[in-house]
Amino acid sequence: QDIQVQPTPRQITVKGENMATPVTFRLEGEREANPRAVKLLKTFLGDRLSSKGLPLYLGEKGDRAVQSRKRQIPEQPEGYYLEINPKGITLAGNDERGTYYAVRTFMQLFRDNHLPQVEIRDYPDVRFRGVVEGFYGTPWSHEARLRQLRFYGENKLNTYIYGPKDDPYHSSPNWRKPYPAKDAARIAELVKVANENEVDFVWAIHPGLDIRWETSDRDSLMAKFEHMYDLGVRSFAVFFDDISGEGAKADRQVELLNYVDDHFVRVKPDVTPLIVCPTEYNKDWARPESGYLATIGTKLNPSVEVMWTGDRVISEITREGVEWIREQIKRPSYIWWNFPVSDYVRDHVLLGEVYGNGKDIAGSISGFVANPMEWAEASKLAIYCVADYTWNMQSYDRSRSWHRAIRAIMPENAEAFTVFARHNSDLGENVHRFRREESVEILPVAERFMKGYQEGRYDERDFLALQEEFERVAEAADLLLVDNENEALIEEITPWLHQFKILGDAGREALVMLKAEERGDRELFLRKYNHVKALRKRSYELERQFNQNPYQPGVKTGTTVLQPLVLGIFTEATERFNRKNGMDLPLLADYLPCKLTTNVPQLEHLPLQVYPNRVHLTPLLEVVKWPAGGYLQLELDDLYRIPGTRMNFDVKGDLSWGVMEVSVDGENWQVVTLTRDARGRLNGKWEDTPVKFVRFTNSGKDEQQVYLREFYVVFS
Ligand SMILES: CCCCNC1=N[C@@H]2[C@@H](O)[C@H](O)[C@@H](CO)O[C@@H]2S1
Repeated sequence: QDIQVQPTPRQITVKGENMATPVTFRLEGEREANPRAVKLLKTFLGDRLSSKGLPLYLGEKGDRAVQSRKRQIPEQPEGYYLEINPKGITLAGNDERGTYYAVRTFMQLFRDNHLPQVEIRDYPDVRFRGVVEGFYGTPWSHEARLRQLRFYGENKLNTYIYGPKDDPYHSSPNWRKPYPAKDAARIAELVKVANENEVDFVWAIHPGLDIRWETSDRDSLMAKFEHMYDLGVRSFAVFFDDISGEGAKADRQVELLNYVDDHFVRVKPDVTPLIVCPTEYNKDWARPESGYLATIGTKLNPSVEVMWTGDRVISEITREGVEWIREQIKRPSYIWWNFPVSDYVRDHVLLGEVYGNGKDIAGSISGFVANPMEWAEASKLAIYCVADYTWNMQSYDRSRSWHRAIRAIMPENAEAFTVFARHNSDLGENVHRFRREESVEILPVAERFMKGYQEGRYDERDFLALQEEFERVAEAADLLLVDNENEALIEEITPWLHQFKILGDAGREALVMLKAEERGDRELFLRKYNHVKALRKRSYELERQFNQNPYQPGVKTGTTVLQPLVLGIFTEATERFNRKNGMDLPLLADYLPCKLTTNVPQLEHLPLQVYPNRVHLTPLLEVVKWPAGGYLQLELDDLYRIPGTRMNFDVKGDLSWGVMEVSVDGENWQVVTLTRDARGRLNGKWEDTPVKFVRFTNSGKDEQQVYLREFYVVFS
């Protein structure tokens, strides 16, 4: 029979027909076994527990209750042996966590009326598996974190790293200070719930923005770790990512890390290995000449785990990539995988499959933690799949895992959520150029149909398939908007559900427009034309109402296939109608094109946010290395005055290296006077003759390291 266990066990042997589930179980071994496993099992079995009934042997290797099965238990960390047969049940761990996992598997096999007769030998591929709350944006709420920890217990994930960039007590300015009482109590509660779910709660500190390499700051960091230890934290990390200047020096970092390792981590009896985020944390940024990674590799205590995001900030993890970094840091890397994090594409939700990582990397990594979206519940889809992948890579099946994840998260509306997730998985154009598949099933139909429509003949079956898809989109949105099985999830994705409903309606109406135009039914065409334009306007209003953030404000859905399809059908049908009826109905408004050219590598693919009278550069979260002579140029589509430009590089020091110029023809340039305001932002304007080009150049002789917090041009 098809036995489904999450994550997929390494070895299941069916030993016979299903057996009737005993009415009661006699638990053996509870005094010696892992107390968290005992508690979980007793809670699960409830009144089925009695001094009579089928014996259930629970314990770790070496415990008396599971002595007879000792040789069957895998010797890998967190491994377990599970046996169910009419003579008895054995749940035996190689260690305490293994026993806990055996109980978790047993709970999935349990049915009120039958149990499978099986033997399972199981253990994880990757030592440390889980999530790093390491994104920019609104940190998860306390309740969301508690739900996450329970979810990790259910999915055999053993690590949660607390490192939200926007928590001032994790990062600057308050990393030196203890948490206020209320926050401290919440951390203590998280640690407690983490322990109950056999999850290591790793508390990370991010001191690099303003750390001074003196004993006072070293002592501050030690004191903060002691404070966290008193709250129950037993796992610690130091993040040196996304910083520049003093804090980025390798030998200083190593000196501090080794000190913390020697005088804190290794002197405490129960603290797990220290984890560090290096400043050069991906291959794209690694500078062999800087010797940074070499210093880490040769001087950092071997017991310290070193995190790595792969070949780029956002990248798929390959065998070649992890073997390269292993050479550099002289130890397996601890992967920080930047998916499904969306803090650089905040108008998108990423609900697609987890794919692209090698299945042959287990031997070269010590950990694999996913950096999620600020939408905690929505992130569970990917986290579920990461749990399956990191536990048993060889058997990982991206589609099977994704469908199971949907059923686990939205059992009552799995179908609707599948439709929604299929069309909300790609990121759109983004600075990291990381893309994901989207609308995979309907894509060939959409392409074939649009080609046929433009060439004057399409297959009616394709038309009907698209009509069906848009109907399912509209249905799914409404079903999910009223779903109450996971209200926290629906609350997170509601803006996207409203947008999704509009998309479904617009798609259906555009198809009616198409038929009306073909039949020459002017009245119907005009009705549907107006309806689609109204839907488009509502969509824009949603964009300005929800999810307003300084990076990618708004709410995007179906951006890779369905939205372009609706626009394509609408445009083609309207153009035909205009030609046949000598009319000039306007097409859908899309703001003016504006072209960015630059020779600054990190800005090459920077998307622009274009509004009726403003162009925004998407701000960057990482440090931008702006070379001498590096320029960034905007070309507008016409001549405009520039009533205002604003740049915020978050630089305290000298900015005289920066020059802004405007031009009519891209050849002759005039300098724009820039003034620096109280917040360190550069403001300028150009009220003279209208211009077409605006550019900003590092006219100094040195590379500048800045943050691109804000850069926009207003024109009129
Ligand atoms: C080696 C691990 C260090 C990774 N540090 C990172 N910091 C940033 C994160 O806060 C962001 O969420 C992530 C995605 O934008 O990019 C980078 S990845």
